[in-house]
Amino acid sequence: MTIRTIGVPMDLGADRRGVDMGPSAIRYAGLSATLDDIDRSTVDRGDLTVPHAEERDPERAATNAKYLPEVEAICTRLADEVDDTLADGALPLVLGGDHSIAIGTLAGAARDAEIGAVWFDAHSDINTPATTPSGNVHGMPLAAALGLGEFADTPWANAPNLSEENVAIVGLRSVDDPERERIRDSDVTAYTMSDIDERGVVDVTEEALAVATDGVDGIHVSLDMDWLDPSHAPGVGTPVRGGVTYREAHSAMELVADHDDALRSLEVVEVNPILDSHNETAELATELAASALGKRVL
Ligand SMILES: NC(=[NH2+])NCCC[C@H](N)C(=O)O
Ligand SMILES: [Mn+2]
Ligand SMILES: [Mn+2]
Repeated sequence: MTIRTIGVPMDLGADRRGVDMGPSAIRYAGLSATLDDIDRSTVDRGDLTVPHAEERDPERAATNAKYLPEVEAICTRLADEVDDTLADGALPLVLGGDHSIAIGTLAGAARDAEIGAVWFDAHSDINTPATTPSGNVHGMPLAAALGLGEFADTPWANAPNLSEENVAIVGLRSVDDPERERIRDSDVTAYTMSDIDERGVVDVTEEALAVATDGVDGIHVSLDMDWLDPSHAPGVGTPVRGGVTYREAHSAMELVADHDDALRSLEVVEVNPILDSHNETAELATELAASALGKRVL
């Protein structure tokens, strides 16, 4: 199946500028050659146009959901792109940009199918404008997609055919208090780093994939590069110590590839080249995308 790359140079959902250069850094790291190597035909659709923060009214950055009108415009376009890509029989590979873009990817992937989602992340990204400590929308995409809290009133942000029962978050180690409560009150399945310590990444990821794929047409896999330990992925805006290792990340992505019949869309987000060292986080993002799409040693 053809892979269609969609770049979203978005940083309005995150506090730190620089994550808008993520798609470019990932391409520079050799994404298309790497995917060609594994016999996946790829088409690059280029980047969506994202306004610069400097062109916007600074007032928009002073709310409890910064630049939400811009996030809405971009995610609405991204949802259309993802939906068109799927309608053409291709697999969307979305390159971020900050994690707010998952609102668009999920909405597009869930437009014509029941979907599940596996969320590889240090954070649970399930805040709402009422609970966010930062106002950054990249901390809210799961709540938005699931229509939780204030997002119940913003249909553009919801993924119509995604239910909590089919959402699994893997690798948590930074959860805000209201997020903890929301996860407890929901049917979302969440695995912390302690679960990975105790059970191993293979067991946990297998279970997460089973949760996500149960009874649905396909799954979305969202890979936030801060899922990895900052020693392997220093180029992210919100690093948290104690993440998965290089090897663990590859094992998990190889398990995703084992479910290629279910994989409907893949997204790699939060690569921030200005915080990176010699593009190593973008290179790792490229490698991990390739593992998720079927690259093997032998
Ligand atoms: N996609 C991310 N990197 N999210 C980080 C979120 C951090 C924090 N929980 C917040 O809401 O601001
Ligand atoms: Mn994160
Ligand atoms: Mn995230």
